[in-house]
Amino acid sequence: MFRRAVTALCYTAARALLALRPHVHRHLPSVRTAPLLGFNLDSRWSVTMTWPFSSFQPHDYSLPNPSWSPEMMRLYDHYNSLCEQEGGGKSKAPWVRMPSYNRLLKYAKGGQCLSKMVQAKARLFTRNMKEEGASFEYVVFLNKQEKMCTCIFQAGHLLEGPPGYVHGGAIATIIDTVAGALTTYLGGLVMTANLTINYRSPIPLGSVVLVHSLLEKMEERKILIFCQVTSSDGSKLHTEATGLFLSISLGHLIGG
Ligand SMILES: CCCCCCCC(=O)SCCNC(=O)CCNC(=O)[C@H](O)C(C)(C)COP(=O)(O)OP(=O)(O)OC[C@H]1O[C@@H](n2cnc3c(N)ncnc32)[C@H](O)[C@@H]1OP(=O)(O)O
Repeated sequence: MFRRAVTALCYTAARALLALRPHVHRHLPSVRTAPLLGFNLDSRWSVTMTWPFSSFQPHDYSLPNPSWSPEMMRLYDHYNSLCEQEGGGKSKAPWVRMPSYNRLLKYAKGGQCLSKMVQAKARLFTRNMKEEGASFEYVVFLNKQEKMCTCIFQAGHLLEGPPGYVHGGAIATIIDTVAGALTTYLGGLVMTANLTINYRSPIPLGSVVLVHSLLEKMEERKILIFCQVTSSDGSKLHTEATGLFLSISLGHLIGG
């Protein structure tokens, strides 16, 4: 009985997690979790990014706030103009803005229980700073055709490493986040197995940079991603990285 209840919860949460992906209308790979937990998800299942849960609409942190600099806003407007517009019918625009919330599970139908099982107080650490602009301000745009993501990232004053510059761990975090968003779109549930980073030039604190993430190779469960962090005009290379992500089962997350 308990097993069946957990299975049902996991099923709902898996659907909810996948539904978090924005404007995805494509044939999804079957979810590895399904056979493990004793049910089947239709591999031809099509997903639409309307908020699938309750009437409560959580705060979307990828939308502009007053801390965003004019350069951040300029780039946001640029990429936004390349996106499918809401209510604009079947646009052929290849870009979509990826919404971003401070928790993945709490607001999902059935996910609330799973969230308690995983960890009731869990929060996405890039999205839980009270002061706007103090740490990670970012928005990720996905190009479905090119299988790439571009993130506009403004690094706040709490991300200092060397005086006046962004901490290497914070740079790794944003790279992992952007590459993770791309691989989640491509492969469902994933985890970073390996991240190799070359820091080429420091990122001034408070500046706006672009984080580009591109699919290199996809082989069964393995997804290889190439990343570059550049200045906002693309003239300066700050960081280069490669990441290996592995598709995992939901069971892997809950200790199965
Ligand atoms: C929206 C927000 C997005 C945020 C994204 C953030 C993403 C993250 O940060 S995830 C957190 C950090 N990552 C982790 O904690 C992962 C910890 N590691 C693990 O859980 C496991 O090692 C995991 C899942 C990566 C792989 O384990 P498992 O599924 O058992 O794979 P395993 O069978 O060992 O290996 C599968 C294949 O991958 C290869 N592989 C596994 N790990 C590595 C590695 N580190 N380097 C190279 N190859 C590897 C294996 O060699 C094997 O290859 P082959 O099939 O050719 O023999």
